[in-house]
Amino acid sequence: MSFIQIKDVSFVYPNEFTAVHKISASIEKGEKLAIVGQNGAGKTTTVKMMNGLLKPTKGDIEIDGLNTKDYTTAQISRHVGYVFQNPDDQIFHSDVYSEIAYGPKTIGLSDDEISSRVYSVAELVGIDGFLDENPYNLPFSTRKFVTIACVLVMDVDVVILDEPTAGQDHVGMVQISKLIDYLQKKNKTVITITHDMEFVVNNFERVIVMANKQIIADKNKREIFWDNNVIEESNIKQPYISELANDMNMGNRILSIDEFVEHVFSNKKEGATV
Ligand SMILES: Nc1ncnc2c1ncn2[C@@H]1O[C@H](COP(=O)(O)OP(=O)(O)OP(=O)(O)O)[C@@H](O)[C@H]1O
Repeated sequence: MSFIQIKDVSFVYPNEFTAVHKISASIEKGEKLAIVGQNGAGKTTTVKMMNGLLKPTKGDIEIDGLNTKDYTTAQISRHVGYVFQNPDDQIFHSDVYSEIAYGPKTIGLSDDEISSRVYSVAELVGIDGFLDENPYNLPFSTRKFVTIACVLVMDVDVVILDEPTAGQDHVGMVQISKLIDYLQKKNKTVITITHDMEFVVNNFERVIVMANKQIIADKNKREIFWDNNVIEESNIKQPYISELANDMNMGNRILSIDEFVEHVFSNKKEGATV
């Protein structure tokens, strides 16, 4: 049985709006994947159901055999951590240390254990110099790392990142990529919602595409980004280099600059024009 099982799940908000309709997927321990799709496709609703913030209206989600309907959000979130799209929806303490320490305190860890965990995750995400600061005096991009630290400090099995690259500069992007690699090495499952297709290509193999409340594709990134039907139906963008290769009729399912250059040079050797 897979670590996360999403079984024929639908979700209807209290105002009777259906945000997710009959989706199914299986995700393994230690796997990393990206969820993409246009605004309103149902991505955030789906991941909020994975960490128990929302419970499916129909169908079931099981995390390591636990049906989220049978447990409180607090219980599920000990296994699945969700980093909100907007850090300001998550932060409520007046200093970074207390913000990160809050989760471990609620589960009754000792002060020494809490302190050791807080310093270690703060260093990991590069915010150890800001532990005494008010989070709201820090830039948005740094506040996002504060919220990532709040999830990592709980040592959860599954880390869900909602739009982690939004508002990040190149240094922040590199930091997030390194973090994903680190989590994978620790056999954590990493699920990322993103509109940043270059980030997807550089960090993930498996991609789930959502459109109109449903999962319309769940496969390897190369198959996704070179499937015209999926691109059209979901309104996602191909990575820039793939778009260029497409416009130049290269027909080689290119996803990276390296692949593009290799294709151009190998064709030159053979005497072709591209
Ligand atoms: N609390 C709510 N009550 C009613 N409708 C909601 C609520 N939250 C979200 N929705 C609606 O559900 C649909 C799916 O929203 P969701 O946030 O899951 O989409 P998304 O794919 O994550 O979009 P985005 O990329 O903009 O974050 C949207 O039409 C949204 O307006």
